[in-house]
Amino acid sequence: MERTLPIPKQMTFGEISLSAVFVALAIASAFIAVKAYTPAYAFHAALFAVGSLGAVVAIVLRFRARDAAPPPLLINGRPNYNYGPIKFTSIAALFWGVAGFLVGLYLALELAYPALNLDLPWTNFGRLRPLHTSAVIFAFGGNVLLATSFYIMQRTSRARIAGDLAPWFVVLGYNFFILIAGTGYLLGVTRGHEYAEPEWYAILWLVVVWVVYLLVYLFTLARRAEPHIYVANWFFLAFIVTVAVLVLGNNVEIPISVFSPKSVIVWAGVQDAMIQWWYGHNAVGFFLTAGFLGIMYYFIPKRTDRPIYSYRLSIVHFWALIFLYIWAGPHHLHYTALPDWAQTLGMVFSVVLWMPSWGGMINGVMTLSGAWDKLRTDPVLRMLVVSVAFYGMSTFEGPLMSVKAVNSLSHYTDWGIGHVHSGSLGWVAFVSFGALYCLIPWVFNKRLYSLKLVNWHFWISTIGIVFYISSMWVAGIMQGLMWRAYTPQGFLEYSFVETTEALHPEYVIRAIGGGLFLIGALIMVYNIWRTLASPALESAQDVAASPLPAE
Ligand code: HEM
Ligand code: HEM
Ligand SMILES: [Cu+2]
Repeated sequence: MERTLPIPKQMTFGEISLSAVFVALAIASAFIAVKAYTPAYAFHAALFAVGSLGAVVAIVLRFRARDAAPPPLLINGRPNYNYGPIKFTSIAALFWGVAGFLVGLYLALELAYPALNLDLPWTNFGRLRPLHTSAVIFAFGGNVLLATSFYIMQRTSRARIAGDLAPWFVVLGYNFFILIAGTGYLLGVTRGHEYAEPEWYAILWLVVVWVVYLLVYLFTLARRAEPHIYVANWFFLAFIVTVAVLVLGNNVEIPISVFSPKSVIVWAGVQDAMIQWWYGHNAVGFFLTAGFLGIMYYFIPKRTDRPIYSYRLSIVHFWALIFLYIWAGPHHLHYTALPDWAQTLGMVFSVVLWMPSWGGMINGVMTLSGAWDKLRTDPVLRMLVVSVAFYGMSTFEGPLMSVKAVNSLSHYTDWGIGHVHSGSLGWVAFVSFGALYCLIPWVFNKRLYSLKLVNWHFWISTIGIVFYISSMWVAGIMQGLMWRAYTPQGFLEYSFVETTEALHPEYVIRAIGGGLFLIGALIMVYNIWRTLASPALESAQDVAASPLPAE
C-alpha cells in the first residue's frame, strides 16, 4: 500500500524576507524613537516599532496555523477566491466611515457654535478638519476601494488574488498609514497641503504599500482565466497608477532630518500651489471618481442583472475622462498669481469634462433600462442609482463653478462646501453604501438582515444630504453677495463678522443634515451587525463571476 508523505512545513521565501524586513524596520524605528526631536515624532516612531514587531508575530503565528501546502488556486475546478482581506476592509470602511462622519458633524457644530472648539489644541477646528477629510476620503473611501477592487479583480478574472501575504500587507499597511496620518493631525504634525497633510515618513510608507497594491492587481490580472479585462478594472488601474503619480509629484520634499517629522518642499510660491491643485483636483478625479466608477460598473449591472447599457460608451468616456481631468486643476486657483492663460486652460478643460462625466452617469442609470421596477422593490439598487444621479449633479455643478465669472462669486464660500458634499455624500458615500450592502453578505456568505432598514437608511440619509447641500447653496451665495456688496459711496457694505453672523441659521441646518446622514449610517452598522450575527447560508451564493458580457 502506498503512503503519501506529508509535505514538510517550511516558511516561504516571502514569509522569511518580510519578517526580516520588519525586524530591521522595528530596530530602526526604535532607534529613531529614542533620538526623535519632538514627542509627536517619537510617538510615531514607537508606533512603527510596535507595528513592525506585531507584523513579525502575526507572520509567525500564521505560519504555525497554516497548512504545509499553499492554498489551492482552484477547488473542484472553480477559483478559490481569497475573501479575508475583503472582509477586513469592508468592516474597516464602516468603522472609519462612522468615525469620519462623526468628526464632520462635530466640525459642523463648531462652525455653528464656536465655543465647541473648547480652547484645546486637539479639538480645534484647524486640527479636526484634516482629520475629517482624511477619515472620510482616505480611510472610509480607501477601504471601500480596497475591498471592492480586491473583490472585482478576482471575480472578473476568475482567479484567486495574487500573493499570500501581499494582499494582507496592502490592507493592514494602508490602515496603519491612516493611523499615523490621523494621530499626526491631532498632535499637530502636518505639511499644510490640503488632502496631502501627512509628513514625509508616512508618505514613504504609503508609497511602499501602494506599489505592492499595484503589483497585486497586475499579477492577479495576469493569471486571469477570462480573456477579457472587464471595464471596472480599467477604472481601478487608472485610480491606482494616477494616485501613485500624484502622491509622488506633490511630495517632492527634503526631510530636515531623519529624526524630525518636518520636511521642506523643493518648490515655492505659485509653483507649489499649481502642483498642489494638480494633485488636489486629480485626487477628486481619480480617488473620488475613477475608483468609484469602477464600483458602479460592477455593482449596478450585478444588482440589476442586466448588461451595461453601452460597453462602448464606457471605454470612450474612460479615456476622455482621464485625459481631461489631468488639465483641470487650475480652476482651484482662479484670480491668483497663477498666469492667466493657465487659469483659462483649466476652465476650458473643466467645462469639457462635463461630457465624459455625464457619459458615465448615463451609462450607469440606463443600465436599468427594462428593470426600472426594481427601484421600487430594492432599496440597495435605489441607493446605487441615486448615487449616480448625485454624480451627475456634482459634475454639472463643477464645470459651472470652474467658469471664472461664476468662481468669482463661489470661491472661498460655502457653495464650494456644498459642491464637495453633494459629490462626497451623494456620490461617493452612497455608491459605497450600496456596494457594501451587496458585498458584505456575499463575502461572509450571509443573507442581509433587513431590506426595510436599508430603506430607512436611504431616506434618512437622503434627507440629510438635501439639508446639507441646500443650506450650503444659500449660505454660499449669500456670503459671496455680501462680500461684494458696496455702498453708494464705494465702501464695503458689510464687515466680515456680519457675513459670519448671517450664516448661523444655515450652519445649524447643515449640522442637522449631517446628523441625519450619520443616523442613516448607524442604521447601516446595526443592519450589518445583525447580518454578520446570523447563521451562514448553506450554499455559496452569487455564482456568476462577472456581470453579463459586453454588447
Ligand atoms: C455626516 C457627514 C458629514 C458632515 C456633517 C460633514 C461636515 C463637514 C464640515 C463642517 C466641513 C468643513 C467645512 C468648512 O471648512 O467650512 C467639511 C469639509 C469637508 N468634507 Fe465633510 N462632512 C460629512 C461627510 C463627508 C464625506 C462622506 C466626505 C467625503 C467622502 C466629506 C468630504 C469633505 C471634504 C473634502 C471637505 C473639505 C472641503 C473643502 O475644503 O472645500 N465629508 N465637512
Ligand atoms: C466635472 C467634474 C467636476 C468639476 C469640473 C469640478 C470643479 C470644481 C470647482 C470649480 C471647484 C471650486 C474650486 C474653488 O473655487 O476653490 C471644485 C471644488 C471641489 N470639488 Fe469639484 N468638480 C467636479 C466634480 C467633483 C466631484 C464628483 C467631487 C467629489 C466626489 C468633487 C469634489 C470637490 C472638492 C473636494 C472640492 C474642494 C476643493 C477644496 O478643498 O478647495 N468635485 N470642483
Ligand atoms: Cu477641481
